[in-house]
Amino acid sequence: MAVADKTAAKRKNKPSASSLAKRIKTKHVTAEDLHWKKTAKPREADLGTGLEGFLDLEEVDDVEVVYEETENGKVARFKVKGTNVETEAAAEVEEEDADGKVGESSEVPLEKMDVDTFPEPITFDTKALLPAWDAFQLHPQLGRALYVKNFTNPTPIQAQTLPLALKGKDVVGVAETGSGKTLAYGLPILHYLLTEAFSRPIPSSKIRRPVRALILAPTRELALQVSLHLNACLTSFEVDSVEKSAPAGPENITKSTSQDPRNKGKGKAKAQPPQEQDNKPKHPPLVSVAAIVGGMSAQKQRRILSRGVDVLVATPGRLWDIIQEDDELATQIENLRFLVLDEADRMIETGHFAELDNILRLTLRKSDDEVIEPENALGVEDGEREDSKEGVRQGEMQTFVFSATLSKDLQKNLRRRSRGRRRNNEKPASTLDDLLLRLDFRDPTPAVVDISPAGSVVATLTESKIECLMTDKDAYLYYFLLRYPGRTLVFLSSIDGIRRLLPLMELLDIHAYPLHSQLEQRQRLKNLDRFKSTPNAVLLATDIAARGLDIPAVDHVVHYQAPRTADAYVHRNGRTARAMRRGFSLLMCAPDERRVVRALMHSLGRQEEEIPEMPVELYMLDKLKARLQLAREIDSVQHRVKKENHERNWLKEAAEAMEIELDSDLASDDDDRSTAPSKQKRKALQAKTAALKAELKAMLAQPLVARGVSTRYITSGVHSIADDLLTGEYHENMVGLKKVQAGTDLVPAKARKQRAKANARVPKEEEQEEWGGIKAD
Ligand SMILES: Nc1ncnc2c1ncn2[C@@H]1O[C@H](COP(=O)(O)OP(=O)(O)OP(=O)(O)O)[C@@H](O)[C@H]1O
Repeated sequence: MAVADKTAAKRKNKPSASSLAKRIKTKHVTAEDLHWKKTAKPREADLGTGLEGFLDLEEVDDVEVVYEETENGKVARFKVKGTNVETEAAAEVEEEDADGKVGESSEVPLEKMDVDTFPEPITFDTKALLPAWDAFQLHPQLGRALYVKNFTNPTPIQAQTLPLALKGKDVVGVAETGSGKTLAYGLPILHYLLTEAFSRPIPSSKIRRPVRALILAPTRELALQVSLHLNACLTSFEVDSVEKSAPAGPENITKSTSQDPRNKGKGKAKAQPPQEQDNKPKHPPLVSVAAIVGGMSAQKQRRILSRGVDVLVATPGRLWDIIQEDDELATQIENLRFLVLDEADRMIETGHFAELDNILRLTLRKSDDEVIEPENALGVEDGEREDSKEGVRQGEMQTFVFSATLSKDLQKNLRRRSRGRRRNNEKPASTLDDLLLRLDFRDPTPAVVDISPAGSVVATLTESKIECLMTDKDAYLYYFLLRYPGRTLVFLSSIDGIRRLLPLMELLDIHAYPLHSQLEQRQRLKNLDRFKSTPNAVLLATDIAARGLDIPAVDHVVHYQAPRTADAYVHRNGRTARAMRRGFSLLMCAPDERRVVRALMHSLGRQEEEIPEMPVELYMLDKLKARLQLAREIDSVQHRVKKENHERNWLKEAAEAMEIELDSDLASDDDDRSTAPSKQKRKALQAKTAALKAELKAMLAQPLVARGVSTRYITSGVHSIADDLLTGEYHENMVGLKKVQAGTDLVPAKARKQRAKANARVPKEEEQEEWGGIKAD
């Protein structure tokens, strides 16, 4: 629960009077000791029920909440039906924080339990069902998860890094966006932890298990996504829900999970949510993954950590805040088994470098005795050393660094450096260089796997551009959104830009949602969810959405403003064309952005001219400009009304606070005589807004018809609509233009130039002929 009042915990089985009578022992436990488990957010959660924007929701079974007045204030007692004895849990209702969450109690924890119970093994026939994964010998649970997800083959980065990581090497992985890097580092970690967990007794929920793997990600959304992604690999495996020791085969796997895409619509038995499958004693998950990010309540964080997290996914800022107050966590970070930097190059840009650096310091080896000097470490040329030969020593920390963009120079430096501690005379070439040199790779020769494509262009991505004036960008964007409907992610370089564009989009009936750092975390997640679930929506985002976000089926990426760096261009584009899907990107380039675009293309080893132009029907564009003009006017009037109201309210509040009387014309809405001028003004503005809105509504209702197209006689005109209707290419938004996917009608830059040249030549020749003709006469 994120965390709605714990006292609102769902109660399923109220203990009966007879069962209470059977109670043989009473234990006092904290709310933290209850077996909270994740539950789906109700559909109505987004409909003003007060649950909007919750990160997640948890419930607890078999608990009755009873309030009692005591001399220390109001106390909630949680009556719990335990596994072997019935217990009564009591937790004081501490002061609720601003979000209505209950604070922590300091009751005595339950004793350990089930120390002698080993988890029953899981089986999966990888050889038969997932032959392409068999060579890696992953834990059967992971085989199940991959099978359920239908990931029949490893992606290239997974195929290349898994053998290295599984044999204990440190890995720096560079591969294109959307190529499955999360599992490339996630699978080796989960494999290790699962293998370990299945070879020891089930741990007690009351022991705080140490964090074994730390994954650092630059943004909250990315951290939450990574945590979800890895958790999905463990979903069907929690001791309660997995069909243990069942013979491997599709039937067994599909029964034990509700997420199998192959299940959909194939019968009730296969779609059981795991938590409803049985009532066996509840154990903590054998391997747990959790995210800790900014915007999350401190109480929730503490609860996550106190339960025991094996894989902690975190943003550096929030993690450092917690570490400073939690010595136990600091010690755990010093003894990690895995450290991952996802999107390392981005982390040093976000202003969290200091926190990141502090965290990394904890992961350094403590004494020089622990450092084994590699033979001939310095001066080794690339390729001379075989990466696969070395690795970390048994139990030592393995480090994985992944990104779609790590410069070749940096990779070279990494290969060449001795490792671990920076040498005195060693000067980092960049901040990222600096960061990587601070990492204490235990492996004397970290493996560098770079399979990023030339120019960093993903094969399934179609790029395009529009050269236009800055002032025309709104119109071109509007044109694009109507011309090529779909899920479009628009990147702007400033929050102000998003704030300006959003009301215009709304007035023009476009479903647009904002995403930027000044929104509350719950609003950010809510907007992301809405964008994900609306097929024809627009997300107006700053570069916080540029890295790592895996939003299914983003059809288009639009660079409303040119990105400032080549990396930003690559990562923004990477939000589409993921996992071998098609994608399209449009770069809007104003004259004063040409220089930046040229430079960023150059640093990608490409020419600006390589990017083809997107064709635009100028006749349509003009019509859209008229709509936009009206929308802007409405927005400006609305803005004036808002501003007036705001100023008025502010004055009133300030006067009240200072206990002074305002001038009579500002004082009251009720006094008709004194407030007449401002009231009249407000009324006039409101009337103007209404009239303009009516005008815009009428305009939007008018179909946009291409030049030379007749809507009255659909078989006539330059372009026959009837043909489009017959071929299925009829465009509902722009009648007379063919309905095609973005990118299928691009004008290659060279062809465009040649055409422009030819066009430029033709009139000249005609003029000459004419001239010559006259001469000849
Ligand atoms: N072996 C696989 N087969 C099919 N799909 C996969 C496989 N591995 C991962 N995927 C899917 O590919 C998508 C992209 O994966 P992921 O987010 O890990 O990419 P990434 O390389 O980290 O991208 P970015 O650089 O943008 O962060 C995800 O939806 C993931 O579920």
